[in-house]
Amino acid sequence: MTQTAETTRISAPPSAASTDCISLESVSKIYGRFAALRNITTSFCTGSCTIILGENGAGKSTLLRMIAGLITPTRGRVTVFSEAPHQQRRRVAYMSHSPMLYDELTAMENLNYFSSLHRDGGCACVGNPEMALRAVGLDPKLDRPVGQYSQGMRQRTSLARVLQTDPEILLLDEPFSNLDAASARHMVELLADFRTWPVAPVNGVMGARTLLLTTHQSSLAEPLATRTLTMRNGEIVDSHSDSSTEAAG
Ligand SMILES: Nc1ncnc2c1ncn2[C@@H]1O[C@H](COP(=O)(O)OP(=O)(O)OP(=O)(O)O)[C@@H](O)[C@H]1O
Repeated sequence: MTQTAETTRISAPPSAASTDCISLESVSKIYGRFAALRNITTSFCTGSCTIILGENGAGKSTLLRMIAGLITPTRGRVTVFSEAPHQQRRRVAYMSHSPMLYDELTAMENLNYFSSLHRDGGCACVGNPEMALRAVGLDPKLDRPVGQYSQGMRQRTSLARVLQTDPEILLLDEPFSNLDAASARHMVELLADFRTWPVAPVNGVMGARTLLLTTHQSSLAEPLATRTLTMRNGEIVDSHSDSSTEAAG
């Protein structure tokens, strides 16, 4: 696994099936009397990279968490690889905007712990925390606890944590928040690289890595995007696709 030298627009691998891996049909999420998501119908193409934009409270995190199977719709239906999200958790990774790491452990200890919760096989990083840390540019031998890391280092440790599960679908909530310009660019390069990782065929169909990320910094993620989706008040109010890679959603 190497870092890409540049972050020009990256298309889905030609072998990737132009099928949808995520589908939402008339999905709403209601908290009390408040609708965090309102009647959303959309789908996400295998191999695509979608940037989800929107003001605070628009429903972006709720959408990602629902696709990750962490919350369920109040109404409507979400499917991931044609099944309920919780049935496909092994193929999906979600990175929250708050790093879910143990501050008192080193990066290596964190990854070792989380890797023990996941399967073996798949990409070279799986079950290999050292390789995952090197992939994100961190020294696996660093013996300081994560609590002493800079924000950028914590973000990269979080990314290594989810990458080592070899996800086909990667859901990232605000991956650039609190990063300086250089660290954010590095994060974009890492994600561009992730999109090129091969996926083992499933039922004879060649796979591809699918990425969904929320951000308030659209210009940073733009080189990665095959689709840009804007949310407001729990609804999708705009969706632009790169027509060379996928149909408009
Ligand atoms: N568990 C919950 N209980 C009640 N309301 C919730 C819950 N989770 C989210 N909400 C509300 O749903 C709305 C959408 O929240 P969400 O976190 O999805 O927004 P967001 O677009 O990700 O915002 P931000 O950019 O600030 O992260 C917000 O008004 C939020 O307060």
